[in-house]
Amino acid sequence: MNPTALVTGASAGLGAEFATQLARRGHDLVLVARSADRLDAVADRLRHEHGVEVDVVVQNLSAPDAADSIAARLRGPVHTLVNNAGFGTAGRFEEIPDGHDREQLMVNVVSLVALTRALVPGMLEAGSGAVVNVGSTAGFQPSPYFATYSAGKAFVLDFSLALRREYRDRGIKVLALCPGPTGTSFFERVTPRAALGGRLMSAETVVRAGLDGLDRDRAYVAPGLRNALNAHLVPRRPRTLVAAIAERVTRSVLQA
Ligand SMILES: NC(=O)C1=CN([C@@H]2O[C@H](COP(=O)(O)OP(=O)(O)OC[C@H]3O[C@@H](n4cnc5c(N)ncnc54)[C@H](OP(=O)(O)O)[C@@H]3O)[C@@H](O)[C@H]2O)C=CC1
Ligand SMILES: CC(=O)[C@H](N)C(=O)O
Repeated sequence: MNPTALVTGASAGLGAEFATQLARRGHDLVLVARSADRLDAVADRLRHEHGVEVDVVVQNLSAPDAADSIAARLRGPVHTLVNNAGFGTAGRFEEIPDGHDREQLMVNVVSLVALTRALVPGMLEAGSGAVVNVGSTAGFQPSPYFATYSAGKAFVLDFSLALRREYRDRGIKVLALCPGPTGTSFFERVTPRAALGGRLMSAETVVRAGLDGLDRDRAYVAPGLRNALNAHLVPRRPRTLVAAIAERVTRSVLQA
């Protein structure tokens, strides 16, 4: 029997790429997102190209009971959980509609925790498992004009590092994947619309770096030399200075 991987946000971008690379490694899949048609297209392609079993679970992860609802629809144990679904909210804090920030935090943070809580007991019972949480380089420092998004990603990083220590001797690997700007539909979906300059990495490269990191049992991976350097250096600088520099970098969001 193949191990099963559950990937959230598998209808597009990094999630669809995670599903593809995990199928190539021989995982059966459970694909989660809201867009049934896109999930079905990914599922059909992976069944055809890799001969793996793929279940589709259509679920809005901003719903308070999302994790329980997903767990109730699983047909078997999950070996690898990829908490990838997410989106950004950008702009001056008081101008972002309250509901947008709440929805974002429900998807990026609350559902990630709840789904991990729902699936870890099965991994402990099986004696092995893996959790990949998709954070962001935005989580290494406060990011003005992405205030709740970056704070949520800081949570994802710290949560992952803490769980890694709890489970390292109990058969479960935990990795935080912290990409920099990547070529997906992310920047088209940021609400209100925003854009950051700079080169974009490919989803394929980012996911490969993440799965390599998981193989090596790394605590976190920031793919690309510049992102890795930032991840290493930022915590060594005064936090207020880091916030001031980040404000200059992200100010362009207000003009977007
Ligand atoms: N692209 C980038 O530059 C970076 C992205 N990231 C992170 O990577 C992760 C994936 O984003 P990325 O692939 O780039 O973006 P995309 O916009 O391409 O994909 C986002 C995925 O999340 C799903 N999603 C969004 N909202 C919900 C929701 N309410 N319920 C269920 N699923 C949802 C979408 O599916 P659907 O709409 O069908 O529900 C889609 O599958 C996110 O956590 C993001 O923060 C981190 C750093 C950089
Ligand atoms: C959107 C992201 O999370 C990315 N790391 C960025 O800062 O642009």
